[in-house]
Amino acid sequence: MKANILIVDDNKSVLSALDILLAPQFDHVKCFSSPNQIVTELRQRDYQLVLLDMNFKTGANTGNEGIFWLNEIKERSPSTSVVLITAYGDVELAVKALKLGATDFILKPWDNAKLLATIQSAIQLSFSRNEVSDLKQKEKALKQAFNPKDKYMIGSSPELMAVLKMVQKVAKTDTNVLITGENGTGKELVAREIHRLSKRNKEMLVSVDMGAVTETLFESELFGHVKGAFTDARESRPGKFEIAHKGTLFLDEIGNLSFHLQAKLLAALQNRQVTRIGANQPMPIDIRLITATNKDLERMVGEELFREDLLYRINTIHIEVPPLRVRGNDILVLAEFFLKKYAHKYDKPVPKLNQQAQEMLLKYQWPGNIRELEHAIEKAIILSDTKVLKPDDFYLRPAKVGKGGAASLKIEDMEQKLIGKALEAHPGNITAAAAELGITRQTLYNKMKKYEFL
Ligand SMILES: Nc1ncnc2c1ncn2[C@@H]1O[C@H](COP(=O)(O)OP(=O)(O)OP(=O)(O)O)[C@@H](O)[C@H]1O
Repeated sequence: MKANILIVDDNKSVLSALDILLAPQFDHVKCFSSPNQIVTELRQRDYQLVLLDMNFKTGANTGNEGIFWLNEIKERSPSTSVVLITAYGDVELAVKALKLGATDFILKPWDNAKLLATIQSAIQLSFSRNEVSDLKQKEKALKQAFNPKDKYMIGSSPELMAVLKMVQKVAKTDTNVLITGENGTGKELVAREIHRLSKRNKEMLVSVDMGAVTETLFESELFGHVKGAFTDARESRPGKFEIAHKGTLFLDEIGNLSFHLQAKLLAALQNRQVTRIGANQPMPIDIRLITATNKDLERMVGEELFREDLLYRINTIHIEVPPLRVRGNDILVLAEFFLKKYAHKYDKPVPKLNQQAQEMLLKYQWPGNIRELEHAIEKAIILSDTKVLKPDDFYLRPAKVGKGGAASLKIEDMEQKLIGKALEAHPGNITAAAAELGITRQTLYNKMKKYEFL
């Protein structure tokens, strides 16, 4: 049977009798005559069962030491079953131990067939506990996946319709999809829509923000770990790949992944299997991969910042989500939607937009796209108490209103846009923004005055 058993008893003849009986039948049987080694051993391996003596000191029969070690085991490894060995058959002690989490009790001298049956069911119980713990992890991820962000895409512009048509086509297939577009354009929503319309929709879409995964946590987060693989790994945990098995894995901000980690990701995608840290068995993984980025990955490949082989693996289908400023009337449709949403949230009547406010929203460049529009509307609802919203009720940076209307290509407009982006990327840090733009602080100040950022 595939199981790891730890036997702890200070009576050497008991140890060797149990070893002779169990070693041929189970994967790994380890014997210790002192309980002091239990903690170290539990850190190193996943044990399904500990057979534990109740009385370690000669002559002691209170069972207190056994109870102490039972607690230690349960605290460190909740899924491990503990079966206690005692020569005294003390019922009260047995009840106490069972209440504290022992799975069963055996009396010395034992009957081999009965002992084996007890051991097998204790091991089964441990496996089920582990399954439950894995399911709980899945459930947690599921709850996160079904957050309020899970809603349909609003808008009717030809630009958005083209995206949705593409979404419908690729959703039926299992191909990898790369979604690009500026921040806040709805890339994650597109990913969710593909999953929702796919045959994998009974399973989960598991989303990972690659920009937020640290170098050290990358492997554990994506591939999982077994107990004891590193300090703090008190329980075995599945990685996002495993949780997404049979469903969709959405890797957001893929362009932020370091070159070194890109190789690890590529290996998992190529082999279609992952190995939890500390485990020796790889697990086959069946996922549809969707990635997203606001970066130009082709350019990054040219600059040797992104692996070409990884790009070819992830971009079988490429969907570009257009910025809000080119989606025309969608701006007003979305504005209406957010007006209703936030009026409801803040318990206010739904206001209307007057003509000038509508024109202003249509002309604005929306560098933060739909996310920025949503925040602008929420702020207007919170701060105003009128039934009709005017331009003054919105707190948009005037410098960002495109003089030439949407998608202007005038050099001045582009410069103004770049400055806006740099300031947004480095809030409150003019030096960093100037460095990113490749100009001096003073030049940046002058330009900020010119474009009314100050
Ligand atoms: N068409 C749409 N209809 C309704 N809400 C939308 C639409 N597109 C985007 N949103 C909303 O705008 C916000 C930003 O969308 P999302 O997170 O999908 O953008 P993103 O492109 O993935 O952003 P980032 O690049 O910053 O991760 C979300 O709150 C989302 O629900």
